Parts: sequence; C-alpha cells; structure tokens
Amino acid sequence: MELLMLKAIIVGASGYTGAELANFLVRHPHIELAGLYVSPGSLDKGKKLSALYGHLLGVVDLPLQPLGNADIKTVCADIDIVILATAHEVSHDLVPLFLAQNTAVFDLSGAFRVQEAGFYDKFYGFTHQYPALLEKAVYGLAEWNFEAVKKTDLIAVPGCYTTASLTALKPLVEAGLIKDNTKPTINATSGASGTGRKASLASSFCEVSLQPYGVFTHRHKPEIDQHLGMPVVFTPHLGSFKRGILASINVQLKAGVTAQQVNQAYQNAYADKPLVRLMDGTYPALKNVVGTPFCDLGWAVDGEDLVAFSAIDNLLKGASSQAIQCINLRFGFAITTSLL
Ligand SMILES: NC(=O)C1=CN([C@@H]2O[C@H](COP(=O)(O)OP(=O)(O)OC[C@H]3O[C@@H](n4cnc5c(N)ncnc54)[C@H](OP(=O)(O)O)[C@@H]3O)[C@@H](O)[C@H]2O)C=CC1
Ligand SMILES: CC(=O)N[C@@H](CCC(=O)OP(=O)(O)O)C(=O)O
Repeated sequence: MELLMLKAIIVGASGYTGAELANFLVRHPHIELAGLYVSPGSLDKGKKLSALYGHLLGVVDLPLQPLGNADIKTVCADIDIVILATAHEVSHDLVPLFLAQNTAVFDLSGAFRVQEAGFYDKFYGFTHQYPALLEKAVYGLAEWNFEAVKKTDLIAVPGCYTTASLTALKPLVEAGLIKDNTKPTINATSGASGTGRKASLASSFCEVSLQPYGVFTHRHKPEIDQHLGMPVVFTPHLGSFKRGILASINVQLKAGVTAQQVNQAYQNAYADKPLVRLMDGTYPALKNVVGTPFCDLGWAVDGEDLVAFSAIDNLLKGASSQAIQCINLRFGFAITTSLL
C-alpha cells in the first residue's frame, strides 16, 4: 500500500526546538522534511543543520535557507505543514502569511495561545494584530484538546512550564477535587535550554545558578490560568542544567476527598494516553524524561494536602514532541508516530 506522504518545513530550524523537530520529522513515515529556514540575515544561512548539531550528521544534512516574507508563496508551493519554531513576535507576523497559502501551521511560540484582552500588550510587549486568528487558534495541549486539534489549521503549541503544570492539574479540576477559593501553587525549575540557543548573559555557564525569576509576572501564569480555568500561583526557577522541567505543585483538596479519588482522577485522564506516565508510589526525575516525549506524573496525599510532581523535557514534551503529537492528531496518524 502506498503511504500518504505530506511535506513539512521548519522555520527557526537552527534553534533548539527547531533541531529537535527536524530530528523527529526525518523519522516520520508519513512526512517528508522538505525545508529548513532561518531569518534572512541569519549567520547560519547556507550551513547544514548538522554543522550546528553534530549528533545530526548523516541524519539531517539539509541546509538552512534564508526566509524572506516575499519568498513565502514560493516556499509553500507544495507544502502541507509549516512548523514555526520562532520567537513570539516573528511567529505573530508569519502565521497569517503561511495560513494564506493554505498550509496547516503549528506554532511553538506564545503568539496565539491566550485569548484575553490586553494580554499581549502586558506580557509580550506588543499589540496583537490578528484577533480573528487568535480566536480561531486551537491550544495544542495534546492529551486534552485532541478533538479540536483535528479540525483546525492553526495550532498554538503550549509553553513548556504550562504543559508540565496543566498535565498535573487538569485531572484534578476535571474531577472537581480542588477546594473552592484556593489556588494551586506551582514551583517549577527549568534547564537553561528554555532560554533558547542565542547567547545571553543570564543563561551563560558561569551565571546560571538556581534562582527564581519572573515572580508573579511570568507570562505562563495567565496562560495556565486560562487553560486550567482557575487561577494559580506560579513561580519559575532557572537551574544549572541543560534540559528538563520539574514542577512541584501544592493543592488543597476539598474536605473528604480521598487519595483513592485522586488516583482515580489521574487514571481516568491518562490510562489511555501513552505519553503521560503515572508513577506508582514513586516520584518523577528529570533523568527519566530528558530526551523523551513523556510527561511523568507522581503525587501524594496527606489529609487535605496534595503534592503533585510533573517532569518533562522542555524542548520535547514542552515544545517539539508535543507539536509532533498535534501533527499526528491533525492528520490522523497514531499519536506516538516518530516519537517512540
Ligand atoms: N526552548 C524551550 O524550552 C521552549 C521554546 N518555546 C518557544 O519555541 C520558539 C523557539 O524556541 P527556541 O528553539 O528555544 O529558540 P531559539 O532561539 O533556539 O531559535 C530561534 C530560531 O528562530 C530563527 N529565527 C529568528 N528570526 C527569524 C525570522 N525572522 N525568520 C525565520 N527564522 C528566524 C533563529 O535563527 P536565526 O536567528 O539565525 O535566523 C533560530 O533558528 C520560541 O517561541 C519559544 O518561546 C516553547 C517551549 C519551550
Ligand atoms: C528557562 C526559560 O527562560 N524559559 C522560558 C520559557 C521557555 C519558552 O520560551 O517557552 P514559551 O514559548 O512557552 O514562552 C521563559 O521563562 O521565558
């Protein structure tokens, strides 16, 4: 039987999430990786991706091509899928151009994730110019929004902290187990790859330590609130390791809720979801998820107190492998295709 082959391109392919996407797509049995793009002025244009990422030598040797806005029609000539692994402002401008070429767009940035008046002005520093597209965009939290993902051409792939947090909290909200008028408290630590590939003082080897940042102001707090349907307290931390996010989350349960009900809520949500692993009497560790597309969840209950732990690879389940899950859903492939 002839396989259905779709053609995909990656914009922002030289970045950390872009390179991971390329590595997944070359293994995908139904998708041809048809092009890798960077900015018109990129210092890496013309180089092979494998010249930047040695582990991709002989795996992805395609060149990084400069993408100007004027090139988009030509670039999209026979392309089905565009993945944007670009900064928020860049994605904001590119999404409408690619959608106009009838491609399905999977955007890893935050540019189309949150529908709330004034949100982009306050948290991203720009005024959103495409409210109609923002309204049409589907939030690609793959284990939850799978039906909507199947029906749209604009998927806003969730943020990394948000994926870790929502995956742990949504089953509890869904089952109505969280005490009224309380806020789950999320403390999450990310590896330095969360800041992207570009050099910056804050993420340089001698500067990175273990420190909170964005206290009460991080843009993922309103993203979590909106997609959870209740407010949280969220404190991100930057850690001195390369990859992974561990979120430790405190929740107050309604009076009388039992540990068994909590276990059941997690089972109901994820028993048939192969990329969320429920830990049995033990707790997640970054070493078990880094380099994998899994989210590992563990939890413990003590009276009305619940502590939940969620671990992901920020570049994979927190970005590129979740984008591949969304592509698989959108085009009817098995959810783990090219991921496991
Ligand atoms: N890192 C992470 O853990 C996560 C990242 N994300 C989001 O994913 C997106 C990508 O992140 P990440 O991979 O870390 O970023 P990087 O900074 O590592 O990569 C950004 C890429 O975009 C390219 N680029 C910049 N400007 C343009 C342009 N105008 N046109 C085309 N390409 C351009 C860069 O190449 P060049 O500058 O050479 O052109 C580079 O390839 C961001 O929106 C980020 O917020 C989401 C979840 C997790
Ligand atoms: C460690 C670190 O700096 N992490 C980034 C989040 C990663 C990211 O870029 O994700 P989004 O696209 O979801 O914003 C930050 O705190 O802004």
